[in-house]
Amino acid sequence: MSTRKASLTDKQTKNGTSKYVLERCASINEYYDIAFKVMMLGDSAVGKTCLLVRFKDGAFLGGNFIATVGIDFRNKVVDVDNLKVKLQIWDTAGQERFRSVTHAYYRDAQALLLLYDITNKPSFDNIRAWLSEIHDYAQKDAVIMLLGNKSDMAAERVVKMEEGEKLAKEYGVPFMETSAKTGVNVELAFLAIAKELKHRATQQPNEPKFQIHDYIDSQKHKSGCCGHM
Ligand SMILES: Nc1nc2c(ncn2[C@@H]2O[C@H](COP(=O)(O)OP(=O)(O)OP(=O)(O)O)[C@@H](O)[C@H]2O)c(=O)[nH]1
Repeated sequence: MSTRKASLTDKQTKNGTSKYVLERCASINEYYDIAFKVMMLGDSAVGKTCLLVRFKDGAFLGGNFIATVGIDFRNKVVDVDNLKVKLQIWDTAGQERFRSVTHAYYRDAQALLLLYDITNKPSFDNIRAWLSEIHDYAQKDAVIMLLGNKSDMAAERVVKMEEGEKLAKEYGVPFMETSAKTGVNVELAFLAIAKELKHRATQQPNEPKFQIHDYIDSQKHKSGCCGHM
């Protein structure tokens, strides 16, 4: 793990408002202007590790399922409006026995990606319990996104897309269906999170607020893809 601190420093302007100062950081293999922590949550086997590997390496981890033990992380730097945004993404174990370990990390996360598996009803039914854990342990203003993963498995689907949409609407969080196998919406999910976090951190008072729901909608329509929200 890099021991360097994020390159974002918070200074007070003359009129007392908070102003973020960006300093370019460099190391041998990564450049970034600003860094955020993102956490992946959801039941065991919903595809958290696979989604992260798809985003980071563009590959699908098929074959035997190996459950995550405790917590692991990977970094990826993405470009957002000419800034290099580093996402440090924490991949947590979904198994119940690791919960006390992972709870300790919630408060550091600026964003949480909450996954269920569209072919596994209990993983969807548990989303409310996960949201309650997020409420108990995470920062109050953390960005939350709900993802219905394994959208490639149409024949085995047991959770309708409308059910995911309805639940997300109830909690006021963005939603889309993803597939770590085909890559559908994976980049979009992480990029939307990166944009939201970057805008929150650097937003000037006169700038219009970034609307994550609108962004996701516009990108889906651009790609001509089929109702992922
Ligand atoms: N068809 C399909 N299979 C997937 C997808 N994502 C994950 N899988 C499979 O689902 C299984 C579980 O994936 P993981 O990514 O290891 O699940 P996890 O949520 O990280 O599980 P824990 O580490 O126990 O929390 C593996 O066999 C994957 O190959 C997907 O989008 N489509």
